[in-house]
Amino acid sequence: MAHAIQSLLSLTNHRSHPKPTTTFSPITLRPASLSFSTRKKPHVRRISAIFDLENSSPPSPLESISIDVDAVTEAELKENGFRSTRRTKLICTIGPASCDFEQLEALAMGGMNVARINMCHGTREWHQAVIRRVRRLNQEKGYAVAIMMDTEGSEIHMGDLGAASAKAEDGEIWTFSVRAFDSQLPDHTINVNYEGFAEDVKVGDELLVDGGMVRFEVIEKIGPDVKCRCTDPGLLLPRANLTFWRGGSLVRERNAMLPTISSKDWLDIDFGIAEGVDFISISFVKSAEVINHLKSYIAARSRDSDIAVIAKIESIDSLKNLDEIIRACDGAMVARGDLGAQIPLEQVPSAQQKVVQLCRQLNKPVIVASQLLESMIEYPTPTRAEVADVSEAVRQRADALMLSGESAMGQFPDKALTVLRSVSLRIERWWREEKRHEAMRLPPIASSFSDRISEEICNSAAKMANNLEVDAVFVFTKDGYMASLLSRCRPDCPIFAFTTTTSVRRRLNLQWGLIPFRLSLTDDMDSNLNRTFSLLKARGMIQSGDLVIALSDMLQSIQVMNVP
Ligand SMILES: Nc1ncnc2c1ncn2[C@@H]1O[C@H](COP(=O)(O)OP(=O)(O)OP(=O)(O)O)[C@@H](O)[C@H]1O
Ligand SMILES: CC(=O)C(=O)O
Ligand SMILES: [K+]
Ligand SMILES: [Mg+2]
Repeated sequence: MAHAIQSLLSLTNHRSHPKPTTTFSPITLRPASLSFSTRKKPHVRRISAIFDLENSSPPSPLESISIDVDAVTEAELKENGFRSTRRTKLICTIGPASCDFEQLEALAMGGMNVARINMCHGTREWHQAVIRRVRRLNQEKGYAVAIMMDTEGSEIHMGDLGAASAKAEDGEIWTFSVRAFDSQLPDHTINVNYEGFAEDVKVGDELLVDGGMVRFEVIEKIGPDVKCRCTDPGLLLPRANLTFWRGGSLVRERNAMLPTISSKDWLDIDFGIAEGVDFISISFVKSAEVINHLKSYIAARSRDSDIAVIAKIESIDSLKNLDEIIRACDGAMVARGDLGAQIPLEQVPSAQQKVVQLCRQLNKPVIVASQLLESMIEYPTPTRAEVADVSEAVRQRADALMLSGESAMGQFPDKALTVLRSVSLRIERWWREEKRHEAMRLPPIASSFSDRISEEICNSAAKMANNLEVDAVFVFTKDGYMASLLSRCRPDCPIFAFTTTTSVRRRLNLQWGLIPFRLSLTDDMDSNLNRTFSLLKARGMIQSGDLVIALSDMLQSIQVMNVP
């Protein structure tokens, strides 16, 4: 132990001399009880030899192409170094304003980590074309944008309007109808997707479009048609969500009877599996059961079953069963749009904080979504309030922020993404400069002894990284688990995650602070490190003297060293 402490001290001293000498001796810590674990027994070797630059050959051309990293990250690292890399991940919903190859490329260049397609809108052919364009972008231009497919879910919503939008004015009478109109919709008429609608609503009910963006009062029922008077004017958008309220509370018996995954959703899910999307997010989740059901369906259908299931928290039921839902899913989304239509608006911020915290504790990535920069659908600059909202989500250390209409159909998709990026960077930096290490207690979560070891290693590594002010943590991870445990600790420095498979690498895109690389790994940690250093150095992404902590989930090892 005394030796270890001494080594640590000599390491910190090294930091003031950027170029370490070859006499530097790294420390390798090994959990004493590892032999009880199911993992392979580690071979602890001295690895100082690999720091001998004279002896290590320069990377061959073959080697230099054998590491995959996102082109944007690579450029950022080269230009600004480790500290400036963005930790908060960014998701853009793709729609008519962002679906061309050039538009997608602009978003990828602007830092989009995940492209979201919403099956509420557009045809499967349209979405397929988008997915393929993103894949081509990744292949041809070196991005690693992951794809998230969002199901429609079976809530009640309006049909298409035959126009991009329509304006409902105060006092106007509109007809909400369950009739199937063959030709054009009559004036001031809205189609409703739920057949029981006309039977379920009552005269006097309040009808909320999009959670209250526009309000109507039900004044008359005529067969399949429901006549309503507009009481709060506003813009009607195609397929906007509808809720109805009676005596001040939401009428939701009907919604509760609708399945979470509709027959159309199952077809969309088959489509998503066939296209190999990275994430499927499930709208209006009510319980853990549906998540488990979908996960076993995916496991049976998809060869490597590597599609992550994201639970959208946007209903009263999902809040009631929050704990079991978060435990069952692979990640969650605070879908504030619909959530704000189901609970009073003033309760949305505390619900957001609760979901973000719980996800962090249970080690599930969490996305904060909807209306982050709503005004940027129309205007090139955000409101101060929107910037404050984005800052709060970053401060809460959510894994990812999501654009909806701003990138799908707004006038300024790139500008909105730039705002998310710059606000994230600024708040993250402020947080580090002020040394605002939050006091969130992370309860133990591992279910096996082996996972317990990984967890302890990651907790310690994150703490060491902050105390020693290391430049980066490197984690060599087969399935991404150890990378996620590190991300959960939200260390000050970025986490370089090296994994063997492209799909794991894309999935890591959603997690806070992770910079995912694909690299073929061997069981020999020394040679992994050796190759990684030379590959990254050859590409100018790290420099001699950088202080790094390296972890491996193959060996369950932890090492502190300067890059040779
Ligand atoms: N593929 C698409 N085709 C056409 N318009 C789209 C598409 N995707 C999104 N949009 C537009 O962008 C808006 C915002 O997108 P968003 O994904 O938030 O949808 P939403 O209807 O609010 O549903 P959800 O609750 O699932 O988010 C939509 O209301 C729609 O007008
Ligand atoms: C994203 C989404 O589904 C919502 O906010 O309702
Ligand atoms: K949806
Ligand atoms: Mg929603």
